[in-house]
Amino acid sequence: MTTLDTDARPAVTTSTLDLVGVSRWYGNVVAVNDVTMQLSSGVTGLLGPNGAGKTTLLHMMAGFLAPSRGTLTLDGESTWRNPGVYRRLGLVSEREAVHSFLTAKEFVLASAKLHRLPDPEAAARRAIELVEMTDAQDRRIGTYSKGMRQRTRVAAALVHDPQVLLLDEPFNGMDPRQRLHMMGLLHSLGDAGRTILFSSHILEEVEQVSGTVQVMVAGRLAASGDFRTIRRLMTNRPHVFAVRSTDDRALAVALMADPSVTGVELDKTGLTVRAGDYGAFTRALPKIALARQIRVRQLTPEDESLESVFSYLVEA
Ligand SMILES: Nc1ncnc2c1ncn2[C@@H]1O[C@H](COP(=O)(O)OP(=O)(O)OP(=O)(O)O)[C@@H](O)[C@H]1O
Repeated sequence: MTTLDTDARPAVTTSTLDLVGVSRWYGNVVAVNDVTMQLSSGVTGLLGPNGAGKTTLLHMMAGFLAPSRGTLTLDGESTWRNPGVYRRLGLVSEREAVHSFLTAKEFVLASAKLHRLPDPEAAARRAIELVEMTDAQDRRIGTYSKGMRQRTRVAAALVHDPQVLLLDEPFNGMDPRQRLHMMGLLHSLGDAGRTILFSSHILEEVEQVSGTVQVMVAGRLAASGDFRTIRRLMTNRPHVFAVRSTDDRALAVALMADPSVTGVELDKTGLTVRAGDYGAFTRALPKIALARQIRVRQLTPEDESLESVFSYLVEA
């Protein structure tokens, strides 16, 4: 499939990244464990808590790191140390290289020259336009906001017009306005037919940018596909609440009779309630308490950390 860009730039041919049984270990640490996925045009989010293996996976995709096991190809060619692949792929890494003494134009131009492009000036101009940094391109990077620096790095990664763009935590440290701008940019690149993969450890961030998501937990692919399906999986998981009231024992008996509750434990500090459905339980509790003239003093969801949500997905 071929998609034409709006501003008469060369047509973007869509590319497919294919991972089959990819693993990577560092000594005894298994950073990526038997990951199989396929990515093609559009924006995909790579979601996972810190240390899940996202950076390792992106670096393998970009051909900077060899898989310990498995195959990783871009349109059928292995990415590892393959210059032909580097020409079709761009990576915006997580660590921010400081080039504060350069202007955006100089920085992006240097990237164009590294790629030995036939007309580096024109390529740099196009990439800077694409990230809407033309007005500020002659200022030193040191004077930019975090968002502007990130856009400059995206321009440098896009200067050779790659079909695939990989971004490691591109929204880190951005304010909401900068975030929105970057989201718009990724959308337009995806709509133009490019294959875009960005990593994040923030659920809401991925939800706003991408309908398709790959979830990684402890090196493994825990879930993949449509965001809404995965979101539903996450919210439908069992929830645990700590409840304190004026009569915990009576409340425990009443709660056990409610269909939203799957388990109740009573101890000296109060109740630990397990519920299958978050909404149904939080709606039922006040009614149950009111009917028995029990006052609820505290209702706290427990174990709501992102890590626990992710772990649930792995176990599901
Ligand atoms: N060069 C290395 N040597 C040894 N262990 C490593 C190396 N790089 C990564 N790891 C380990 O591999 C695992 C995955 O790390 P990775 O950086 O890929 O995860 P991540 O999901 O990108 O996390 P973060 O968002 O915190 O960077 C971690 O346990 C990490 O400590």
